[in-house]
Amino acid sequence: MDGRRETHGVRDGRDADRPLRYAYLGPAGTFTEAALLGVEGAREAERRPVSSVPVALAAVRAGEVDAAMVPIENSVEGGVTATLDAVATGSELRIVREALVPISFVLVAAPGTALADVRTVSTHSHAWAQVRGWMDEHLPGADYVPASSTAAAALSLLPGAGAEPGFEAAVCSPVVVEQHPELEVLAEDIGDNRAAVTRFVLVARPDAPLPPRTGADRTTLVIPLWEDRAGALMEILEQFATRGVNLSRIESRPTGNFLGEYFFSVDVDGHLHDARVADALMGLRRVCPSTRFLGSYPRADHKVATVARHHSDGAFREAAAWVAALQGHGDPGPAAADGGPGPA
Ligand SMILES: O=C(O)C(=O)C[C@]1(C(=O)O)C=C[C@@H](O)C=C1
Repeated sequence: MDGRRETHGVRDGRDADRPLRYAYLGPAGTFTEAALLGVEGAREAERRPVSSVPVALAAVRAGEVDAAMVPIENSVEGGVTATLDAVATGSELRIVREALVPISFVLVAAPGTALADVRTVSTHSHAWAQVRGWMDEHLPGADYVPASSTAAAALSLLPGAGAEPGFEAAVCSPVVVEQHPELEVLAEDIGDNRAAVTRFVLVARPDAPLPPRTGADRTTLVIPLWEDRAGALMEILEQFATRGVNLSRIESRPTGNFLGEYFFSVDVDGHLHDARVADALMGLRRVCPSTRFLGSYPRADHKVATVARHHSDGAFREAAAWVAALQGHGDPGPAAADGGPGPA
């Protein structure tokens, strides 16, 4: 495949003659790049490494790229707040697919460096959080310098990289060592949790085609708290519980407007074309009109949701037909008093 004409679900076919363009947290060698390279056609596409998640998403919004690969959740550290915040505000975006990348870390340094020489270590903050146990044991007292990514920290240790980096070692993916064998590997497999996995999402503009339902799908939503009052969160959760929609992630994030104002970032099992999910969304729209739909897309682990018979598409269809038949026997009468969007 030559990267042309195939649009891989990130844009419609209108300008299918040019190659797809993807932004990702760079430089080459990050875990984010590994996630992107797993996308069919990405190796032949134009790949733009950028310095942060907000910069990647801004490039999507500005139409400079077709989609951006960004981390959203790590099995050890939890939600990636830079991503959760950047997709929740600003113009709308759509998640069109997800990718899972197993995470393993190496400690690297400039050629000729020994572990005993290391006083300061640099890496991405999420990576640092995943190697703290190893650091406490093997480099107690080492100072930490935050970097924009794991690979950015490692590459600044290469001979000829430029200014003095200000640290002796970096935590990065083994892929960086494959690309730069001149780096000294001081330790391998230093993650505190050997089974760590990061989930990434491919984010496009809102006119990207909705991925078809597969039966093993996920839907991502942003739900601002409509009112600061007792039971508001319960009312939101009820929309899912009463329709048999399972939540696989829920996080509260401050809106940044003022102290105490929060939104919920939520992943649920199922697709917009599942009747139970669509019905829950209608309920949410009523109790929380500024709910944001971020997309329905296939789960990377292909895990099929367990759905009780009374929450199946057929049960919703049958119930809607029953009510319609009952309504068909009478006059609807004058329009009910309408309080507009939001709770009465
Ligand atoms: O710095 C990188 O290599 C990234 O791709 C970012 C990132 C993250 O944001 O969580 C991705 C996966 C790892 O958990 C550590 C860092």
